[in-house]
Amino acid sequence: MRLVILEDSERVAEWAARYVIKRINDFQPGPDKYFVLGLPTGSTPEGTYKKLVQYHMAGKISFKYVKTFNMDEYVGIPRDHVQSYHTFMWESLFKHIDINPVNVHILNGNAEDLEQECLSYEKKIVEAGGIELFIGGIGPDGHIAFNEPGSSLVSRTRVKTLNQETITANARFFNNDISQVPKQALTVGVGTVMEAREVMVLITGSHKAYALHMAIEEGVNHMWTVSAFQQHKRTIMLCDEDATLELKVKTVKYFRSCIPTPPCDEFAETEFGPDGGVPVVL
Ligand SMILES: N[C@@H]1[C@@H](O)[C@H](O)[C@@H](COP(=O)(O)O)O[C@@H]1O
Repeated sequence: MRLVILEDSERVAEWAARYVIKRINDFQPGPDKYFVLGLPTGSTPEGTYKKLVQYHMAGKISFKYVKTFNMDEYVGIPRDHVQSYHTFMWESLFKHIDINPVNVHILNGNAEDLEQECLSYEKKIVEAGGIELFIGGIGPDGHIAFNEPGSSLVSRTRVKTLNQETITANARFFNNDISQVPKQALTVGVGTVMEAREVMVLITGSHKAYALHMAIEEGVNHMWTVSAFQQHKRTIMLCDEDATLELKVKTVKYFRSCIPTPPCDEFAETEFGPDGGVPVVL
């Protein structure tokens, strides 16, 4: 596992976007070789999506041969609801890039048979050849996707009941009215994400600092489901300084010393070089 610490959320967005672009371009996707990308929702990845759109418009990246699988979706709100994850993904990313809509996969929280929907999602991931890079975000309680505290660390895509902390955290998207927040969601499991060949988790803000501490400084723990990724062969935890507030000084020093992260100011202005402008971290 690597921890990449950048100054602020803007730098995190830039770095994450460049990393995605580099991975896709290095993969050299084509009609017989799609790059399979796992994607999160939430406010954390918004900046990354904005950068991806900008770089797409600047001709740095094409999504023509990319297939995507989203992490999760609420149960029971219309697909075109302003807060559905379908709407979020189309508005933030998909409608601005050259991805073929048939290659976009988002769980259907209105399926007649939700269990069947989850099983078929897992099947589609396998049929696509598995996920090359899964980007994730976490809640302040350390949940990844909607794998709430107490979820099995070998869980697969399934229906989850949201816990009170998540409902409260997400109320800000529903007019701060808890009663409007869906109480259930479909989500990939921790096991589903663990099978991705690489995982990059975005963590920004001091409200995620304790979760980052539990994710990387304590043991693997089903009450902090993101901690499972300590046991993944290729995990990058990408965070800003605010998110490191609960980490030990020695943890921060260690990870800073082993990653050739360029100074942030320079990085913000770095042109795409032969390595995509992204420091090699693994
Ligand atoms: N299901 C989503 C998660 O996938 C997301 O990571 C989390 C954090 O969201 P934010 O980035 O807005 O803090 O929110 C929800 O719970």
